[in-house]
Amino acid sequence: MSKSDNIYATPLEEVSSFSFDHKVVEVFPDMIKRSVPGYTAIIDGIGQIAKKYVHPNTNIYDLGCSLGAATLAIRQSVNDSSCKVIAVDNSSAMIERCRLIQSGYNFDMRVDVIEADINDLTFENASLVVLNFTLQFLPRGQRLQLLQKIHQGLNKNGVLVLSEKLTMSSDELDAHIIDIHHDFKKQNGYSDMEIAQKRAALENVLIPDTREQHYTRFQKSGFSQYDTWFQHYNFASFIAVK
Ligand SMILES: C[S@@+](CC[C@H](N)C(=O)[O-])C[C@H]1O[C@@H](n2cnc3c(N)ncnc32)[C@H](O)[C@@H]1O
Ligand SMILES: O=C(O)C(=O)C[C@]1(C(=O)O)C=C[C@@H](O)C=C1
Repeated sequence: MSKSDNIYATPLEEVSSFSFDHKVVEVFPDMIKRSVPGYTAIIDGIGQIAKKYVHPNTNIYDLGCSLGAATLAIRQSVNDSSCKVIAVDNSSAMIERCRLIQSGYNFDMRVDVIEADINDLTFENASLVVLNFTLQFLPRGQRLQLLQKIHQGLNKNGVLVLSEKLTMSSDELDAHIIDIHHDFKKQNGYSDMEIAQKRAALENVLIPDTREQHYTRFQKSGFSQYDTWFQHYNFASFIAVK
């Protein structure tokens, strides 16, 4: 069981930018479940999507894997020894803990846990690529190129699963949905101060796009079909097929 998240529970003189450091690693499973509506359903859904789209002798990429929750769901649901998951994150603290967690499971499906910037990867023979709440942390200028590289590395009919926090289509709706998301956090035990300090820490770090921006990017990257397979408030997951 992971420790409960109280990182922003005391008033901070200055809120520094959010980073995936040792402190966050310690509380991450608790933090993400209490912060992202539908997180567990999305992880389960990624396992089901993998069952449908992963073919023998192919690679699966989990980009910005954190502790490898999506990787575990895929290993568990597909568990084919001819396939390999490549789980990548650029936080050394996350990667160290992810290796420990993944080595505790004895599945037939192998996993390589790699510390790297996902912009520096080349993708090959991929049946499934997962970006589960990762693209939103990349500068906007890097996003299209990454999706183009992913599209290139996917096999025919291979899929990208992209989960993101969204900006709503109008300012008013966006403000209201953000309030509703903050109520969700309150229901999960976060105080107003914790919510406000986390919001300040994520400013200019987590930069959400609209659904339209994501759809345009899928199209520009060459994906032939794409849609939203999950949404809870302003958190959505898309599926895009090569
Ligand atoms: C919200 S977490 C992802 C959660 C995880 N995918 C899951 O399903 O539990 C975002 C992760 O992306 C990683 N990340 C952000 N930018 C990255 C980059 N350029 N290269 C690799 N990893 C990156 C962070 O270190 C962090 O672990
Ligand atoms: O948007 C927020 O308020 C969040 O806390 C979201 C979010 C995310 O989507 O990745 C941000 C950082 C943490 O990794 C957990 C959740």
